Amino acid sequence: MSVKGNDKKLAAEAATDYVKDGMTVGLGSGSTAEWMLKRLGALVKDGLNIKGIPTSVKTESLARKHGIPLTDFSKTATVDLAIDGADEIDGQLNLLKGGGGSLVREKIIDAAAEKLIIIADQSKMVQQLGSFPLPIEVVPFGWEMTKKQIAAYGAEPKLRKEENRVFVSDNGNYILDCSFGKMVNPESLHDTLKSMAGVVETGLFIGMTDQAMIGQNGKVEMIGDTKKDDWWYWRE
Ligand SMILES: O=C(CO)[C@H](O)[C@H](O)COP(=O)(O)O
Repeated sequence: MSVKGNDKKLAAEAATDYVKDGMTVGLGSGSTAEWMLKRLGALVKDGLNIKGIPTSVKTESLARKHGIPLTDFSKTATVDLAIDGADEIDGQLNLLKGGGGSLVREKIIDAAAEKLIIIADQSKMVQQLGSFPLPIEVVPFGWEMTKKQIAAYGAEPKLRKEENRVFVSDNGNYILDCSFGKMVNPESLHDTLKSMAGVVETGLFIGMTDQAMIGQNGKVEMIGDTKKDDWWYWRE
């Protein structure tokens, strides 16, 4: 496993320390979250009693493979904890997400959670969001017009493709990857984009994260949640 892969694994496993018996847990998407699913599956096998709410169809099938019992919003009103990955994390723990195209379900579940823990390796930490193109989920109808509107706001939107086919999200929508460059005010950018007709959601997750577990060189740094006495520590 690469050093980066190991750091993702360590961060993911550290976050599972916060999963307790009886919890409903939001299950994030992406390669870092996959480590979390694997670990949760092992804990469930050892008797941990939880229910997961998956943030993507892929996560749902991985969770089933690892034997994690699942639920959905028709059966539960609360999410005690969500654990999810990110493409960029700034110093205020604002996030840029959606590299895997699961931003809508991720935002619904992460926003519903009592506590959101983000897991990543150090390469995701940035001074300012925006080096990674911002994923924006748009309705297929009239997407060319939505793209024009976004472009007029200073981005270069590219329709996401996978193996030469248009990428379709779990919700049946398209994704425009938009290079805005470094963002001075991600919150107002998100608000502006959300107000455009045809935009379903953006990958900007502002003020939602409680803690970030960041793997670096074989250790995990925990950032955030200043209310807790353990707000800054290294985990071997
Ligand atoms: O937002 C996401 C998917 O929509 C992922 O959480 C994000 O892309 C991070 O992925 P990885 O852990 O593979 O680096």
